[in-house]
Amino acid sequence: RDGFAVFDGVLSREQTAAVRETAEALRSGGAMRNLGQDGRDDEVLTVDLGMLRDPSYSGLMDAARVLAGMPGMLVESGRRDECAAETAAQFASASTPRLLMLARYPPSAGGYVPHLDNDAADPDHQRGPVGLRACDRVYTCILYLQSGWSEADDGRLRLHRPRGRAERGEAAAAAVEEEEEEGWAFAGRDYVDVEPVGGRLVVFDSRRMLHEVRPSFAPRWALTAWI
Ligand SMILES: O=C(O)CCC(=O)C(=O)O
Ligand SMILES: [Fe+2]
Repeated sequence: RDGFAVFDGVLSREQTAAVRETAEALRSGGAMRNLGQDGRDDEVLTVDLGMLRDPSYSGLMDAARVLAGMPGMLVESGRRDECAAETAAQFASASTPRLLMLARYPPSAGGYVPHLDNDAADPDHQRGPVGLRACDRVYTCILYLQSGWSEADDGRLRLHRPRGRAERGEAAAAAVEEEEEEGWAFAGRDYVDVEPVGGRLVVFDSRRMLHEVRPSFAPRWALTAWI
């Protein structure tokens, strides 16, 4: 309903540390690059699921398994939980990822300006192979790989309230009112900050959820799938 969900302890501390060690080794081997895109400071590595057989990538397996299992998890949830038919249909439209993105934000206040991951206004929206284009993204799934997190590290993921009352129109106004009364995530606020704690998985609507990475003062690792 809010356009996002947070799941904690998806990987244990030990699993998270092991995945991050593999990620650090890949970086030390020179595998990560800054893309030179304005507004983002991360270094990234695109990981094809087939590459996980390679011993230098196989340590990412636990994290990759969680992300690859997300479409099935959403379909299951659409079936089991009480959600609107429209939501269940959107859950079912998510596809199995073929690629994952490993990202590291530098501790020198590295961040990413507010953006949508599937933005119809982006000139590159429909570029690339079918299934891997920005316009194919339904949900963004991000698994954080830090060993814990502290206030001073910051690097929070800031999720902006999807659409205001005005844009949602009269028909949705009642729903917004109910939302505000029940104290859901965005009630009365314009954004929610999610701390990038290791082992935490965040899932959000790639088309609706404007988001940003606040400046990070510790190395900030994540593995992302667009499904
Ligand atoms: O790592 C995050 O919390 C978000 C990164 C992001 O927005 C992106 O890579 O598109
Ligand atoms: Fe993003």
